[in-house]
Amino acid sequence: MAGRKIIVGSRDSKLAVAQSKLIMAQIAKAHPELELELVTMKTTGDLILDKRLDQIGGKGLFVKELDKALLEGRIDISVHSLKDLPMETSPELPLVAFSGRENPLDVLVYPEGASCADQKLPLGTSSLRRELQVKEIYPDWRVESVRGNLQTRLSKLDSGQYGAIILAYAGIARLGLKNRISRVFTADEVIPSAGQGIIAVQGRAEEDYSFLDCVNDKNSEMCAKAERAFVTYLDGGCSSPIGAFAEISGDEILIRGLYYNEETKEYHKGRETGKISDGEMLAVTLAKRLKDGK
Ligand SMILES: NCc1[nH]cc(CCC(=O)O)c1CC(=O)O
Repeated sequence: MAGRKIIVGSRDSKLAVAQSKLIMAQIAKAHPELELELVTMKTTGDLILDKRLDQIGGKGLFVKELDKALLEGRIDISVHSLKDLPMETSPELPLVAFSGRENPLDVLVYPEGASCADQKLPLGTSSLRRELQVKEIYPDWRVESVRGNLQTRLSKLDSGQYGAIILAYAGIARLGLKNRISRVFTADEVIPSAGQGIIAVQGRAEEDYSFLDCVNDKNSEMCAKAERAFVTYLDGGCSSPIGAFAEISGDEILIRGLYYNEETKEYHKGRETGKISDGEMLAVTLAKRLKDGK
């Protein structure tokens, strides 16, 4: 297929573009015969910055515009942070590759140059999942929402509005800002969001995406599917606080989950281990158990 051109769609944030370029570089290396072009667009989630994500409501705030472009054939694939993708993707727009996983954990970031956090200033996060879990570590630290893309959040932090903010390790690392990480929470302290650290490629049904074999990471795919099965069982959109994190070691998969009961306002954490091929089933078993309060 000499000379075939692949148009890659991405959000226009720095992180989204960095991630798209990473995927494009992998494709270019394995398929020098393909021509690649990047097209970026703004999404609803990028445009509404004065509300917490669960207050805007709706699912797929960061993907709708790209879905439309994909369906209309204006782009051939779209590249997303897997954790921003809704659980139910339409059969017309399947996930066709999962990247190798960057560090999936959540981290604390202090203002530029600070060697500790001023806990009189608020702790910034817009994620109820992060807020609930971090409250166990810092019970007296007041939490306040911080929205915007990574760049925006870091500049709000550095301008003195927050004592620290919580971010995903993966995003900071992919922007080349690892030196900004002040503390890495363990997976037991803060169970990450399903798909955190994995880049997903979305395509159109019935097209040939064999050129993405060089991108897909089997372990990422297995973990992603288990984590998303956990969230799907609990019917969580991007607005409800749910954590799901799977890890593969040897021939075993370990899945950690966090379930939040909207009525009692309590959360429950647990884990299951078993055969890698049973990942999705183990995730559902864990989800059921946590929901039943066992
Ligand atoms: N919600 C925004 C978002 N989507 C993906 C990442 C980071 C990269 C990743 O988790 O794969 C971030 C930033 C953050 O949560 O700190």
